[in-house]
This record gives sequence, C-alpha cells and structure tokens, in this order.
Amino acid sequence: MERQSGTRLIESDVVVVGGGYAGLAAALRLHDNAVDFTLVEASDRVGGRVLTEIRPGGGPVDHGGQWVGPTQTRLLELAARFGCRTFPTWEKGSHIEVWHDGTRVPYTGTAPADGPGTAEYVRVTELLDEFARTVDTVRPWRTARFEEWDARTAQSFFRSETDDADALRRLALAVQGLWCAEPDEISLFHVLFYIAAAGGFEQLMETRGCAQDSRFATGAAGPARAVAALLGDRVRLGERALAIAYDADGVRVRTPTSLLRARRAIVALPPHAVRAVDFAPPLPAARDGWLSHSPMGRVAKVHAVYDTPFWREEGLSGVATLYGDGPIGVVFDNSPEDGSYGVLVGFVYGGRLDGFAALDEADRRAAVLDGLVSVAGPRAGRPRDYTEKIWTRDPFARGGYEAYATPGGWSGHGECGWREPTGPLHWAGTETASEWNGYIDGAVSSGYRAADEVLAGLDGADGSGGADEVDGRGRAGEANGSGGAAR
Ligand SMILES: Cc1cc2nc3c(=O)[nH]c(=O)nc-3n(C[C@H](O)[C@H](O)[C@H](O)COP(=O)(O)OP(=O)(O)OC[C@H]3O[C@@H](n4cnc5c(N)ncnc54)[C@H](O)[C@@H]3O)c2cc1C
Repeated sequence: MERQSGTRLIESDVVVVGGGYAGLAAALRLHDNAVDFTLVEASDRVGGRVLTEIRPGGGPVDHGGQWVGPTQTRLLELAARFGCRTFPTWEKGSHIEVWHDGTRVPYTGTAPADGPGTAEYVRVTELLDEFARTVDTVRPWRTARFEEWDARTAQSFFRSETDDADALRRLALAVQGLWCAEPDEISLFHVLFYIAAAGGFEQLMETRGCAQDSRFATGAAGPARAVAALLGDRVRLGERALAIAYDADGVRVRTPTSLLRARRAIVALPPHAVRAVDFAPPLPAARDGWLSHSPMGRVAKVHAVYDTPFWREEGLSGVATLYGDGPIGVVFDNSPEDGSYGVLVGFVYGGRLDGFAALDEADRRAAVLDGLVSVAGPRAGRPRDYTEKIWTRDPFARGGYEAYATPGGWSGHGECGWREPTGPLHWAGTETASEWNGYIDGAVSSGYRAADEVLAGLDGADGSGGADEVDGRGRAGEANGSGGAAR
C-alpha cells in the first residue's frame, strides 16, 4: 500500500482501529506496558456504542450502553481507576406488565407469578440455563452439543418445548430484549453461549445484583473519555480505516488523511465494520464466514424527561414490560441519582424497530408516549424533553446492542473465524469476548486480551493464542493497578 500525496505517514509499533471501549482498553493496556501505539477512530468522539449526551437543561442521557453489574469487574475496575462513580438503578415499587390484550398488571419480581404463560416461560428459561452450563465460552466448539444447537434457531427450540402461546410471547420479548433480534433469526447455540458468558439467564434479565444493577454518575461514556484524555494525541478522531494491508513485515492502515505503519494492528470494530474495510490480502474464508453470519441487532432507545418522577407517588418503579403492538418492549426509570427530575427510558428492538423506524418523527414520538401512558398514566404523555436514538441509522454502529450469530455461524466458522489472529491482525470488540459478550465489560476484556496477544508477539512469541485466552486476565492487574479514586 503506497502513501498517497497529501497524507501523513505515522509509524508506531501497534495501530488500534476503533475507539469504543474495546479499542480504548487495548490502547490503555499498551500504554501501561510502554508500547508505542496510535489509535484511529472514525467518528469525532470516543465511546462507540456508548454515547452520553448532556441535554439542554438536563443531565447526561445515555443513548447507548449504560448499565453495569457487580460481576462486570473489568469495567468497574476501569471506571474506579478514573474515579467514575456508579449509583443503583432506580427500581423501588411495583413493576407494570401491559399484556398484549391491554391488561395492565402490577407485579414485583421477574414477572407476574400467575400471569399467562409465566410458569411455562420459567420452565423453558431454566432449561436454557441448564444447557448454557455445558457451554465452553473460551473454546465454544468443544461444547458437547455444539453443532446440534447451532443448527437450530431459538424459535425452533421454543416451539419444540412448548405450544403455550403466552409463554412463546414472553420468550419472544426476552429474545428481543437481550439480542434485539427475533427468535427465528438467532442461533440457539449463540443464545446459550451468551447466557453462559454472562453467568446465567437471571444475570442478563434482572436489575439488583445483575446486569442492570447500576449506572454511571457521569453517564457511561465517562470512563471512555477519561481513558482518551490520558492517551492524548495518540487517539486520532475522524480517521476511518478504509484499507488495511498486512503481511509478515507488519500492517499498513489507510485513512482519508494518513497512512499508518506498524508491526501489528488491533482491529476493535463490530463485525459489519470489519467487513467495510478493504483488506489486502482478503481475510481468510473462516473469518469472512464468521463476519457474514454476525448481523447487528436492531434497536432504538428513547428518553422522556419529566419535572418529577411522578410514577413513584403511586408506588410504581417505572419498570415495565409491554407485549402489545406498540413499539416499546421495556421501560426503566432512568432518573438521575438525586431524583431531581424524572426520566423514563424505553427500548424498541428486533421486529418492533422495523415499523417504528419507518414512521416520521412525530408519529414515532406519539407511539412511544402512548406506550408510556399505558404504563404510568396520562402525565407520561407530557414530557418536558423527548429524545431518541435509532442505532441502525448510526453510520458506524449500524445497530446494537451487538452482533448476534445466525444458525451455522459458530459451527461453520467459529473455531478459526471468531477471534483467532490473522497474521499481524488481532481482533477485539465485545463480539469476541468470552465473558459478558455483547456488553461494555466484554468490550473491555476483549481489548485487554487482544493487547496481551500483541504484547506476547512483540516479546518474540507468535502471539497466536487468541482463541485460548481467557479475556485478557493475564495482565489485568498491571493495567488496573495505577492511579484514580475508588468507586
Ligand atoms: C442501545 C444500546 C444499549 C446498550 N446497553 C448496554 C448496557 O446497558 N450495558 C452494557 O454493558 N452494554 C450495553 N450495550 C452494548 C455496549 O454498548 C457494547 O457492547 C459496547 O459499547 C461495544 O464496544 P466495542 O468497543 O466492542 O464496539 P464499539 O463501541 O462499536 O466501538 C467501535 C468503534 O469503532 C469505530 N469505527 C467503526 N468503523 C471504523 C473504521 N473503519 N475505522 C476506525 N474506527 C471505526 C466506531 O465509531 C466505534 O467508536 C448497549 C448498546 C446499545 C446500542
């Protein structure tokens, strides 16, 4: 690859491509080990699928990733290093279930205990947990029933387990909520792998002690911004990697304004963004096959802001699940820590997003507010601020929360295509994580793991241990050891 006239030549030991949590964690690990690197980020900010906006007259709004749970220790440690505090998610009071026929039921716990289909839903999810306990999340292809499970969709499994239409409704909403996809789109094995990577179905679904436990006082982009500030001008914004050439001598990364030469590259992008880069030579068939079986989930996140969290006056938590035809599937209380004003956040995902995104802005807002009124009453229809982010339209993320594997992806291409290094190219991104795959924590651990592969390679080893590494535990102590106040 030749340097084009007018572009700048930048040389370093390592190029990191992507400035989301994975790329930033990789760069931080290199920084902590005194390795010379340059990070290129296509957009004008760091954080990627974590996007905190300060609204006029309000506080931080997290349009993307926001929650952190107590077992997501890599993210918590990273945040603590930079003094970014968390606070518990608001959830005191009764939750609301709005059933598909419009029935509105207050409940506490996971779901209305005697609700339609609840018992059968619980039975099937317990079975998912039982299967997930057999999944090897580091070498998934070693799982006993790997090929059998990867040949099926979640939907085919659900239907073979139950013909209870209400339970199937609950299972469908759970799949939408966790993967932003429909049950007939996603590999059953991927569902089980993901549950295993989180430590169980309950960890994924619940709030206290689980994935939705806490939020960041600064907004979830706080730690990412702090890492970028520490790394300084080695983080280059507005530089999209257009082409990557690689061979035994190293890598050349071309952006619109620079040619970066390095011994190794860490590519910390979601699968579709990897496919948008022009690789020379082309990526191996297994990697390409893996990427082509990894579509992004489809999600929008909407926030409605009120003068007060008025639902609490009626003993409501602000948490709700909605099974009707409206766009919103789930609602949470996203008010600030001090409760000085009220915020309801809603998620529109999977097939629900397809119709929603086709509406114009006014109709989208009206449909969302209808859903919020069904949860919290007429006052929910009169927010003082309303904002939405349709992630399928984000030019760099193109969806969320993450990519999921379609049937045949894992068994056809996983062993060599998931995260095994390609010569001097090392793969990071939450989709390559063995723990908390799909989450910010998974992104962080994937960045550490990829950096550790590179460090091993630069030390003289071949650096090809990717698929066998347990998410960068090796040097985590070093990377997290210095500076910063505790949470
Ligand atoms: C609506 C939503 C809600 C979520 N909620 C949660 C949550 O509550 N908790 C949680 O833990 N996780 C949540 N997630 C998931 C979490 O945000 C992601 O798992 C995580 O942020 C992914 O980080 P990453 O670094 O792997 O990828 P990304 O954040 O996607 O980073 C990739 C970066 O690469 C850049 N890029 C793309 N192409 C190029 C290129 N060619 N050259 C250079 N740069 C490029 C992008 O701009 C981006 O900055 C949510 C996600 C969404 C969208």
